Amino acid sequence: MSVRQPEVLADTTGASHLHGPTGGSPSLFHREPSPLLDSDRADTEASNTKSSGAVNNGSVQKKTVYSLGGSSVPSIDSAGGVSPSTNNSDFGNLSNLGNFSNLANIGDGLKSKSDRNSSSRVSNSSSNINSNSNSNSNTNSNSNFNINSNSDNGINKSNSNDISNSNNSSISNISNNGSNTIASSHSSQNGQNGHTHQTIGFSADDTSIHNTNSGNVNFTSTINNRDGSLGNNGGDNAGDSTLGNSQGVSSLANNRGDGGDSTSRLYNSSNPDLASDDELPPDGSSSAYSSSGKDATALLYKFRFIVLLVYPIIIFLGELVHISQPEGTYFSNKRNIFNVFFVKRAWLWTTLAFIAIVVRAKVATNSTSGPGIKSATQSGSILKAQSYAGYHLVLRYAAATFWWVLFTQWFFGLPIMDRVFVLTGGGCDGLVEKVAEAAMSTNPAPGDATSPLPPLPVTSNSPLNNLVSSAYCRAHGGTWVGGYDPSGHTFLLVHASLFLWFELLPLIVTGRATSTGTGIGIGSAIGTSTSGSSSGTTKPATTFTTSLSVRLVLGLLAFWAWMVLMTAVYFHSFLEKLLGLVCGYLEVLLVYVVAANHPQLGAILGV
Ligand SMILES: CCCCCCCCCCCCCCCC(=O)SCCNC(=O)CCNC(=O)[C@H](O)C(C)(C)COP(=O)(O)O
Ligand SMILES: Nc1ncnc2c1ncn2[C@@H]1O[C@H](COP(=O)(O)O)[C@@H](OP(=O)(O)O)[C@H]1O
Repeated sequence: MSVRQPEVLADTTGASHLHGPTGGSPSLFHREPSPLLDSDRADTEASNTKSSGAVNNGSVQKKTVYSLGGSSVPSIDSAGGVSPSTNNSDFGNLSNLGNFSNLANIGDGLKSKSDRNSSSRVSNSSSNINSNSNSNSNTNSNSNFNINSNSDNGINKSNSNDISNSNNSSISNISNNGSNTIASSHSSQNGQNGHTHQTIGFSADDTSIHNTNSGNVNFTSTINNRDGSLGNNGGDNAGDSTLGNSQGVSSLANNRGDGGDSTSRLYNSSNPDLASDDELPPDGSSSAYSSSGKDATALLYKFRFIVLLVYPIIIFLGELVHISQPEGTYFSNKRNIFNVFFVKRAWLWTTLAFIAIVVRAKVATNSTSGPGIKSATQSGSILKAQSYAGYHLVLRYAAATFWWVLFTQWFFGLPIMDRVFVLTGGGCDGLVEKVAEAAMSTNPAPGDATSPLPPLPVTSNSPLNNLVSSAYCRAHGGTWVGGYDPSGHTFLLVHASLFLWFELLPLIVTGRATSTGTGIGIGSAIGTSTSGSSSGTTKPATTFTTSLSVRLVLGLLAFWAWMVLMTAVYFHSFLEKLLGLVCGYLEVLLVYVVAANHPQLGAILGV
């Protein structure tokens, strides 16, 4: 375990010490201690000297202890620090006003030595550390460990531990493998804002964090472990709480005081239990997420990876056919019904498909997991979830729609795809002549509202030729020629498909794409499904019970993929399709990958 900051261990009386098995511990979570502490120096080699004890009451500035012979070291008091020390037996009480460093205790079941990447090391089987100073970086290996700290800490440790932290200090970057309780209280003083960010990752067993905040404290707490609870009790605070558990019983309680705006998210494999008291004003949000754990996460990432690979493959395969100049088919006709009725209205169909996904998510949520239970994903030991809360969905839809509009419809005038075309020398050919023809045939007065086109100067050199959009040009008989014309079809179909996939996949891997909510659509691929069951039991998924709405969305996705292929086979140059493809990836990657890995953006978008 490594603790950043405190190097000196102090009990509540102010004396620094480590508690050995016989030492009384003021630790909140006392466990049998046998200590080790450190400092940054390694100026002495371990020797075979036996030592039955060492006392340094301050006259000696530094005490070096060697004990390899099996005798115990009952106690050490040092004012100046205890440095490179090896003890084959137990340490008793180590009190130190200076720094400990590289204390390796081979007694009491200790196995760990000191060759780690940390400026400070504590290795033993059971320890208490009381610390009230800064600049500590400790590593602790082995079992029971208590830390009481009044300052910032970075803690890495193994096995069972209790940590309590108080006085405006923060505990951060804690990774741990055992059963743990972390109690942390924060208060702001003199009107100053406190800020705490806690990220705690555990790979095993029960872990709890309880934060008690008063005053203006902004806290962000995250726990990732297997079983555990996170409780934040706020004063006038704002903060986000995220609890991610891959299995077992978990609960998250978030209680806000006045003015807070908190988001609480609980990700859990089973038995999620979320309590949130949002008193004033009700602008925070709380939700619990249930996933089928690592399997679901791995599956989700696998699916995402495959989906991201599919469209470039389609474009490349289509291009192979394209360069062989295939015979025309129904699909090579621009007027084919699929193109005219579906692709040309693709965002409408995509919107409908998205609504179907939303409805599916809501139905699954209400029928399987109770209010607030959504879907979850997991990333390695770090759990993540995609929120299906209303405003998250609206924001993600708005972002996708916005990008579609900018690229194909309007970007402060011509859309991006047309600007690329014009900037690379393209323009609308024949439009002016068409206008002239229209003018000659109907002889409308200039500005006549009945004119099919706005009045245009009848000159083939008109700069207008470069200023109309591709849509306007084609719709009025012109030809979009020259330049580099990014494929709008490729862009739109790929963008829409990725958006739908990234909204749908979390539902699929967590079993919420199924009509009953009790089986996972592709359940056989992962073997089990929790489906948000409140019982927490896992159920084997044996049937493909994907709901009708989800099947319709999958059907639309298959159709979109086919139309991408047709575009690749019959239309555009390779580079034009490539640009459409790349732009089709941008928004989805930004939202579901980049923002998802950014705490604030991720919280806003629910990814
Ligand atoms: C609980 C919260 C739920 C949140 C759900 C949000 C739902 C919001 C509903 C809002 C309803 C708005 C519906 C809007 C639907 C539309 O978009 S209608 C417009 C449809 N138009 C298109 O799809 C046009 C697509 N075509 C093009 O973009 C281009 O033609 C092209 C395909 C790029 C090709 O261009 P060319 O010029 O032909 O090359
Ligand atoms: N899969 C497909 N099926 C039919 N037409 C397609 C198509 N992909 C592209 N097109 C047509 O090719 C032209 C260029 O498309 P885009 O730039 O959007 O990729 C458009 O012509 P029109 O605008 O004359 O309809 C479009 O309809």
